[in-house]
Amino acid sequence: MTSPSTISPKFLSAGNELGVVAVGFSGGQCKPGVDAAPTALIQAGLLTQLKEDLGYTLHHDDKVHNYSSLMPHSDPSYRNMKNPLAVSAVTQQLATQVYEHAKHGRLVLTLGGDHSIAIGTVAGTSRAIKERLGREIAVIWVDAHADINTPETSDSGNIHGMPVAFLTGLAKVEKNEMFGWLGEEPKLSLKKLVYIGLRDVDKGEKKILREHGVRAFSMHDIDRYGIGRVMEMALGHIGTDTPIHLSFDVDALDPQWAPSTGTPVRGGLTLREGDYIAECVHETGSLVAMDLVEVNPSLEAMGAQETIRAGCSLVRCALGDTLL
Ligand SMILES: NC(=[NH2+])NCCC[C@H](N)C(=O)O
Ligand SMILES: [Mn+2]
Ligand SMILES: [Mn+2]
Repeated sequence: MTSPSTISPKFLSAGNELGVVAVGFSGGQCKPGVDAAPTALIQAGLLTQLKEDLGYTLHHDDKVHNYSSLMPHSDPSYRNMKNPLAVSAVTQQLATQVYEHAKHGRLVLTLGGDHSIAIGTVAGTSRAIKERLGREIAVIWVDAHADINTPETSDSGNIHGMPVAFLTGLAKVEKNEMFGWLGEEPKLSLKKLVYIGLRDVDKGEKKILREHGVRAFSMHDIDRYGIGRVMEMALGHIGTDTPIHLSFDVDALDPQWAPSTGTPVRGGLTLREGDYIAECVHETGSLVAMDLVEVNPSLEAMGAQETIRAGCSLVRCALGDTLL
């Protein structure tokens, strides 16, 4: 089908090494089913394609982690957060898993799970890249939502709407088991964060984005400039010398392409626009990690296969699949 990419990665060890972490976790929101996404994506052939078509050497424990041993007996809401102990424990463990791959210079692919897991993946990448290369990472957050609520600004209390606030230090952390493991030092600078695809941003989140001057490309910007120009501007903001973590929420795509997701919002990206974003990030040669989250195969019986196919396509594009 395709041959291995000709782009040589700038911040990874030689040899097309790919670390894969499959995270069957849904505690960052209230709808069951998003935990089944890794199995569905793998059964659809994603990992085989990455190996056989794109030429990656896979490092995968062949497990879908559900972290059941970490689940607390009781996990009452705290500061308005739902399941805080579970999300904190799972993301702490996940941070270590991602770190272990990234410190060996592997590209890390994490299959979620809901978007709260990015607390763990970005923390893991950030630490490994800092230790290995002495660099800060940039994050490209492709999403209908900004996921930058603090526990105090969130209406829902769902932690999948808060990961960016925890990673950037906007949400205050407490004891170890309440995200204190993240430490005082932010894992991500607000200056190195770029959003693409926003169209459902809460009032408190808009205030945060404005006050901190966060670089964000909404669907309005994509309509105005086109996805080509938006990607030039987004990557221009990051610069050519920064490792990139791509966190892709499948709900960035329009429900026409990805209906099986917990918080769909109309007026989103076409599948081609999503793939194009992923292709452009691949072309930078700076990609060090990718998350694919919020695929929920149990919603929309009809649309589940479409959503899974779309998810597989996004990952393949970010990892170097080309049209010709
Ligand atoms: N990762 C997601 N799908 N997040 C949706 C968040 C929705 C809403 N802003 C909230 O905080 O609850
Ligand atoms: Mn979203
Ligand atoms: Mn999200």
